[in-house]
Amino acid sequence: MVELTSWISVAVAVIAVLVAYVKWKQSYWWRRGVVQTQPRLLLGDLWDPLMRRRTAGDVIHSICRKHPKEPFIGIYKLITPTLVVKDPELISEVLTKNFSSFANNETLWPEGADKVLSDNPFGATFDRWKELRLRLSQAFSPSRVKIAFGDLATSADCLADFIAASKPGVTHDGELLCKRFTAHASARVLFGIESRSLEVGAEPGVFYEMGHSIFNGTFIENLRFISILFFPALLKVIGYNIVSDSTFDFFRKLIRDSVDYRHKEGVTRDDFVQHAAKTIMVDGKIAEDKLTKSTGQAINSYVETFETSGLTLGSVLLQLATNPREQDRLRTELREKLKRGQPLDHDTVMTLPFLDQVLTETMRLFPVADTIRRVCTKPTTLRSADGPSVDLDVGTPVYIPVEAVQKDPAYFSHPDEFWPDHFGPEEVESRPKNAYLGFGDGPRQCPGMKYGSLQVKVALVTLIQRFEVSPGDKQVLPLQRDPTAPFLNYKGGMWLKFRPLP
Ligand code: HEM
Repeated sequence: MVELTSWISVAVAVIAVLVAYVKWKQSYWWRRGVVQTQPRLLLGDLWDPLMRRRTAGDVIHSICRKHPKEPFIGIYKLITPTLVVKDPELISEVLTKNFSSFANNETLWPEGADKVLSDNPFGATFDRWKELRLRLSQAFSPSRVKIAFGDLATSADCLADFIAASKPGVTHDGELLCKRFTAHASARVLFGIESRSLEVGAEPGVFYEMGHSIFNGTFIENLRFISILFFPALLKVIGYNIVSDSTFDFFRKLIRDSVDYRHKEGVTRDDFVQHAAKTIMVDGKIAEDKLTKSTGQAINSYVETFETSGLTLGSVLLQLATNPREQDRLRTELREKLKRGQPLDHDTVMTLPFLDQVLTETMRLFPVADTIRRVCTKPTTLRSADGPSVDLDVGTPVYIPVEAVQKDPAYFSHPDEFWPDHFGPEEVESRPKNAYLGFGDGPRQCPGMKYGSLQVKVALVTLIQRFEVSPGDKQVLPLQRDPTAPFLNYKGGMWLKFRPLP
């Protein structure tokens, strides 16, 4: 009996010490004079996003609303102190002006950790990032994007024909439909291949399946991906291979066959395969190690053009479906500015003002990345103009609360509504530049911004001229973000109906 009592006393003492330690860790910001949350013991502030009950953007938005006047707020990922920076001037400091002190994203895929993600600039540390970023920026340079226009316009026509051939009044799964389009467009633009993704009456096809499987795995795979985003250290413990061997082998064979064919037939075309051919052909033969590297890069490009652009297109269509007045305004702009029967061209599509407002407003209300997660890479001080300052140590995660800033009534007249006039000239001039971060900002700003926007805009111009779009019967309204999706998606999915216009 005495022994049991002493064991209980020891256990109580150990628990008391652990609780005291956790409390001390979770008072880090308070001890530095920074306004902080009241985190849950041990679980901190981001437990719900990790459990996929709420999105990180939503949780951080609630925290920011409680502290409207603070330029930054201390929060805790479990017990790790993390700084949320919400003052646009300081956001500019983190993303652009003092980039060298915040050069890395929080989630790093060290070289070799994953045969695909390790070659994506997103997860690379500074030196490798520079090299990978340059390569990707060249592949998606403004001139390459212009060349891609013809392929994108053809794919958009195929999408419209695919919808026109469906049963009248049928409800489409918007995510599937838009990703069928981006699979079709990416196969043409990146590999010069005519895929079957938009073939009427056929399954979405292998290109779609390959792209979709990457970020839409089983519950456990998605949980693993989200866990690593929040707790990158887990990568070392649980490992991660974003694509299965069969997906990797599919793309590897595709590149091998295409390069082989072009080499033998003397075919040239300014696309990814041509670019790959230059690096993997050594003395007239394919070098296997270089082919593996090229395959990783090809998959990265494919994923980015397929996933993010597909979801963004679905998201804009859903906003237009639920806001018929704005849909009519867009159609009026298209009728006024585009000459009937004349083929589209790159410059016209990219300079339609209301189309741009509609895309930007959708990405304000439902950003693909609701939080940008950098990490402090050099000891530095963040100083707000007439408020507090904070010294940051290397390794401290620094979060930019994209959703909270983009829904701040101080910068947007109708923060929770779809209101494209937020991006009309008057409102744009009256707010700081960094109050909108749909593609991020600074040296790590999205390198596919031009390509992604063009891809979405070409499809919108084509569809809105030919169809009236409305929400499908299954659509969950009001629209809410789905916390279980690795990127952007809506609770219950995206459901769309199209009525052909005369
Ligand atoms: C409409 C479609 C797209 C959206 C909404 C989008 C959005 C974003 C956002 C918000 C970021 C974070 C930027 C930051 O941290 O400051 C990002 C980064 C990135 N995006 Fe995109 N993106 C899109 C399309 C693309 C495409 C087509 C590519 C292909 C080139 C691409 C490649 C990347 C890469 C590699 C990064 C990481 C950049 C770095 O860390 O240096 N994205 N994107």
